[in-house]
Amino acid sequence: MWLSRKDRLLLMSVLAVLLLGDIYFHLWPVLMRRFGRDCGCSNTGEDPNSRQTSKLQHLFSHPLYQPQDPLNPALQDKLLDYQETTGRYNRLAHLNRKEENDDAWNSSTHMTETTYNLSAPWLQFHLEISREALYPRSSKTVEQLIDWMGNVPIFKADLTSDTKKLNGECDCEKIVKPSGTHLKLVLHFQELGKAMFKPMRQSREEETSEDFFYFVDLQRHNAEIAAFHLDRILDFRRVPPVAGRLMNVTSEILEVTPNEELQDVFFVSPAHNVCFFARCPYSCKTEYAVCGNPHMLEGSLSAYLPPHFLAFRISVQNPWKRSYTFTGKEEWEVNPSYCEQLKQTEPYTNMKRLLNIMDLAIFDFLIGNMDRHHYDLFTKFADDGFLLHMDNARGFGRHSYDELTILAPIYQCCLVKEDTWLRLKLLSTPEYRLSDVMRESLSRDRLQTVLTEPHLLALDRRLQTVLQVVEECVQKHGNGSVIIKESRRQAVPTRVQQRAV
Ligand SMILES: Nc1ncnc2c1ncn2[C@@H]1O[C@H](COP(=O)(O)OP(=O)(O)OP(=O)(O)O)[C@@H](O)[C@H]1O
Ligand SMILES: [Mn+2]
Repeated sequence: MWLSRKDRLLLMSVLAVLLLGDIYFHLWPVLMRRFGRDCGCSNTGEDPNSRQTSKLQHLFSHPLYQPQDPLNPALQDKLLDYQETTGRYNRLAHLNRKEENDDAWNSSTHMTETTYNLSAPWLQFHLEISREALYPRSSKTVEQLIDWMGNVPIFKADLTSDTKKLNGECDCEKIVKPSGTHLKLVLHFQELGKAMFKPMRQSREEETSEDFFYFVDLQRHNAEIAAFHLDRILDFRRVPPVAGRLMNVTSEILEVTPNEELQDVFFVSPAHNVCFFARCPYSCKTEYAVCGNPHMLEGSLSAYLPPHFLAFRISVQNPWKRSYTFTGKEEWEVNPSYCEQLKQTEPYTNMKRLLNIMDLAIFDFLIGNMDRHHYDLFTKFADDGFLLHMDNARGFGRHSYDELTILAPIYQCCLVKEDTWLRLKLLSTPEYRLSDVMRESLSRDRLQTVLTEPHLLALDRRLQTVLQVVEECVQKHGNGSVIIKESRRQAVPTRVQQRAV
């Protein structure tokens, strides 16, 4: 049966409309998505769809997070000298290879050679550290380093130097204070890189008991991971990159440690799981051990900072540290003019240092960390540098409770950096909501659900409290003397001096 010319035309038109519809509704969105992803271009906020898909990219392309001027003197002032660093690492790799060859000769065991290459992510990370922060805003290294640590073969596992010191094996008096009461290990990768490993001790859903003192609280691997992401979102960039990883404790720790002391703390539980515990002055019994299932166990890997022989760090007591006793009180808890006195005491006469302490207090309040007894800094930069926000494993213990006294530096001194203040306000808006950008940032980690929803939502609630506390300060003292534009080597005026102006 032949169609009339008119029917043929009608049929063609219907087919053309169907084809166009298919292109428009199916093919076009696929192409848009494909090109949007492949071009690597950042969201500038023009495409509302991509804005919905990545709030984090949207945040990082906000003017407050714009790529910095590479000529900025703080960025140019690097922690390490390229020639000296690569020279020292070359010699170290050479020495390690020699040792490995000797071992292999003596024991005829198979050893992999220490390799060393200039593009290794851990080395790039070290070389990018500047007076401004641990990594530049636009750095690609951090993502690469996290990816690498989550995957790279583990060449050797060992106790950390502070744990060895406790056991009298290492003379590290000037380098680390005695600690090591927790299960933590140093993992060595083939390319000379190192990470500090903290195993999972507590399930994500478990909240720390109200009766626990902060100093006997467990360390949480997910808190280490989440704290790194939060620090980057706040644009502090003072936490060394941390990756989550599912580890095989048998093949990736027990079988690659030459340390007999570490081998000795491994055992197989009645449920046939491989477990290990920490040798330390207290809590070293097997009931405090961590166990694989039967071999696999989650943990956090924190990239090591450059060694002390390349960049010396000092550990400074936190002026708002807590008393590590059941009943003791520190001066900041009883003296209402504590901050005014501190402002006249070195090194807090320098505004930059004091403002850095304010940032640290905000960070600790958001994560709920009461265990900030010390902070570290690179001696090369001293007061012009930043404070390192290391050891965050006691954060994220309780989502249903906010410890207001962690904000004591803020409500006692009534100071905050202008940049920090602007970012906090931005993160409190629905468009850039802190819990949303955190959820997205954490979804990039290898481990799933690093933080449960109640912990993410607690961040939004705590952020509101920080804003409220600062606003109360502004009402009391005025905007100009609370929200401070940062500059180098600025003296801190006391409130009396301010009133005299
Ligand atoms: N990423 C890192 N790079 C270099 N050194 C690190 C790193 N992380 C931790 N350290 C060093 O190891 C020490 C102990 O680490 P951490 O504080 O995380 O463990 P801890 O068991 O909680 O110790 P403490 O009881 O002293 O708080 C730190 O004081 C720091 O000097
Ligand atoms: Mn600690």
